[in-house]
Amino acid sequence: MSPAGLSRLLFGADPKLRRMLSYWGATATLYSAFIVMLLNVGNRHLIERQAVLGLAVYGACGMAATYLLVRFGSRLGLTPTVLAALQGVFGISCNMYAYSIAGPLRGATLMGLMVVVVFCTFALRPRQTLVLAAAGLACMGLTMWWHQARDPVHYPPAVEAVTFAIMAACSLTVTLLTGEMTKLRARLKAQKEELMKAVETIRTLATIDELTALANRRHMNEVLAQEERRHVHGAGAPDRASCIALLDIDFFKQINDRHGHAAGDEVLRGFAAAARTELRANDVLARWGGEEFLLLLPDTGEAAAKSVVERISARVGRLLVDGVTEERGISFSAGLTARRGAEALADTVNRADKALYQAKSSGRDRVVVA
Ligand SMILES: Nc1nc2c(ncn2[C@@H]2O[C@H](COP(=O)(O)OP(=O)(O)OP(=O)(O)O)[C@@H](O)[C@H]2O)c(=O)[nH]1
Repeated sequence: MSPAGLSRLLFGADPKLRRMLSYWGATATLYSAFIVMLLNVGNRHLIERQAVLGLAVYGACGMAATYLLVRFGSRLGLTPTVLAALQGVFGISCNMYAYSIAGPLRGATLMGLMVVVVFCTFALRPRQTLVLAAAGLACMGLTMWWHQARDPVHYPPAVEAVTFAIMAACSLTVTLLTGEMTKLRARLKAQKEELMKAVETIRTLATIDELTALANRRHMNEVLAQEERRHVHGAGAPDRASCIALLDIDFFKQINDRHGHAAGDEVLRGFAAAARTELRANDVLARWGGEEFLLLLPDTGEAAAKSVVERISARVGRLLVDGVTEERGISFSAGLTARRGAEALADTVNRADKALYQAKSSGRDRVVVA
């Protein structure tokens, strides 16, 4: 099996699961280091080696069980909160075990409680972390109380009481601070989401013409540049050039003057909607300026392109716009041309512009092919 396959088998493919298992890995490493240190001390007869081995077995079984729970928890319907709580409870029990066998070193084992709390903040809400920390304190308090009642010589009650008070103060402070951190993380996440939405809106506004919802001139220039690159890399159909048409609504000033600017806007919207219905998915129509539109028809021969523009013309001729009663109807003139060889598309656009000028000067409502 490849290393990637093994990693997928052990840690799954879901990034959330992989993150949870990486936290599990960090705690497992910490437990192992801690047990190795205790074994080392055990070798020097400061604490019972047999008891440390018992803790090692308990820790290893618990870590294996928590790994399986996290790895396959979603199939068992266990939420991240339940998994974190289970790991927290296991961590507390390890702490109680370690405190009970660590003899003169037992004070050092109390640090483990803070680590349990800090790890759980990644999955628990501040209040849940507080409950877990309180449960941890209660369990440790009971363990200390039981030892001082059973063996007051080795566990002097005053020492145990002071140790507990210091641990309670530290644990509470850590819990409150991690709670603040959790709130901060939640706020950052919300801000990030808002920012993503704003970026999406800006991206839309930068590419779309607000009035007609067509591509705007800026975006069309990018599309033209892409089209040039596509042909340079040989992705375009070699036997069919792309065509460019410039479409300009006729007597638009008159429509504005007679029926008002709002009605003129309505005509622009109607024109855009009508034209769009006649286009294929990869044709691009953009508002080039005012009442002028640029149409790019990739991999389309001149004859096919002309029939597309004529179909648009027929549809626009049937347009009914509220408040606009033009006897001659709504029409446009168009200049159409095919790209010649590898010429710059700016040159193709210029030729289409000249053809449009001819269409206007020869009576309007027609397509001139250059
Ligand atoms: N309502 C509206 N009018 C606009 C908009 N942009 C440009 N115009 C108007 O469009 C008109 C264009 O007028 P002209 O360039 O003389 O063109 P025309 O009247 O269509 O004449 P021909 O093109 O020669 O047929 C101007 O009056 C502009 O103010 C817009 O977004 N909304």
